[in-house]
Amino acid sequence: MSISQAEQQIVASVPGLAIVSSAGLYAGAGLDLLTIENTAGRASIALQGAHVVSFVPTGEQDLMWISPNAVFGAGEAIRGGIPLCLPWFGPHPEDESKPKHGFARNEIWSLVEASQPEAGLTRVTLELRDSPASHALWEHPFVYRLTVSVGKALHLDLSIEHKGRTPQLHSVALHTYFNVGDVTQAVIHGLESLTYIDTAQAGLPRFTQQGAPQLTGPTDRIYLDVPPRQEIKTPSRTIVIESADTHCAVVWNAWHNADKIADIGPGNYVGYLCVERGDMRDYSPVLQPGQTYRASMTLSIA
Ligand SMILES: O=P(O)(O)OC[C@H]1O[C@H](O)[C@H](O)[C@@H](O)[C@@H]1O
Repeated sequence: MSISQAEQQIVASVPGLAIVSSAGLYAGAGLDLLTIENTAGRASIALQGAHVVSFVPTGEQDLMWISPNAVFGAGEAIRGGIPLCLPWFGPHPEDESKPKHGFARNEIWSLVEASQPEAGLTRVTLELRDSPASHALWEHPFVYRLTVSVGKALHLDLSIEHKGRTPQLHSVALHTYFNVGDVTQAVIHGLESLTYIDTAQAGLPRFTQQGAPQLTGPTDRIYLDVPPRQEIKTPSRTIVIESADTHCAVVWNAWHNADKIADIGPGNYVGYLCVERGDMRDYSPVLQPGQTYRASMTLSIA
């Protein structure tokens, strides 16, 4: 573990917080996990990537899916939970040799604040600042902050402060893998009649969504002008996704293509459904020097 004294003090100051190693819990060499527990729920966040890997409201099943083949190792993106894709989503717009989905999910974030504003609600803030490692991929200085509130619902508040000297295009996703049991039985409400970009097809054609999407094969779509609320209905529960300040939702499941993705593996696609709120493509924000962009999302069980 490479936890600073300041982080240890923050953890010690709030009941129900701990930092533990993932070694033994998941495959791989192990990462530091911030664990949060109160009367309303519990969550785990890997400091690498400020990556939420688990959220369990009391009495419920985990809302997050983690691949049975996920690897928890230094610099490796974790397959499942909520990877933060920034400062670009998907391939880098000009240089495809750069890592997909930016670098924030691969870097170690710092715990900078924690509080318990009321019983059953715990709030933590993690921060990533530019460094020699980030400068190799992204020349601009920045401060990224993620505040996670854990209670009956999970609330994420991401801020991106662009400290560069020139306006800069960004794209962002809160790339959430939901634990749906059987993806073939999950129906997404709140995307009906919207335009989507089919990113699985060459030329990125656009279509209009007919009815509520229920996946039947490999799917990779960016829905545009998304209303604030979606619901994923499965035979056993309804997961609610709320985000009033983002404009897009990516819907992704690799289906049989996951046979070739080592950290998913044959057959395991069935357990997850990604509905990723964020801003990309038509809605990629251009941040001015000193400007701060925000994206928030709340997840709960109806
Ligand atoms: O394998 P990753 O880099 O984590 O990306 C996983 C997936 O993320 C998003 O959902 C993209 O739309 C997909 O095209 C991509 O395959």
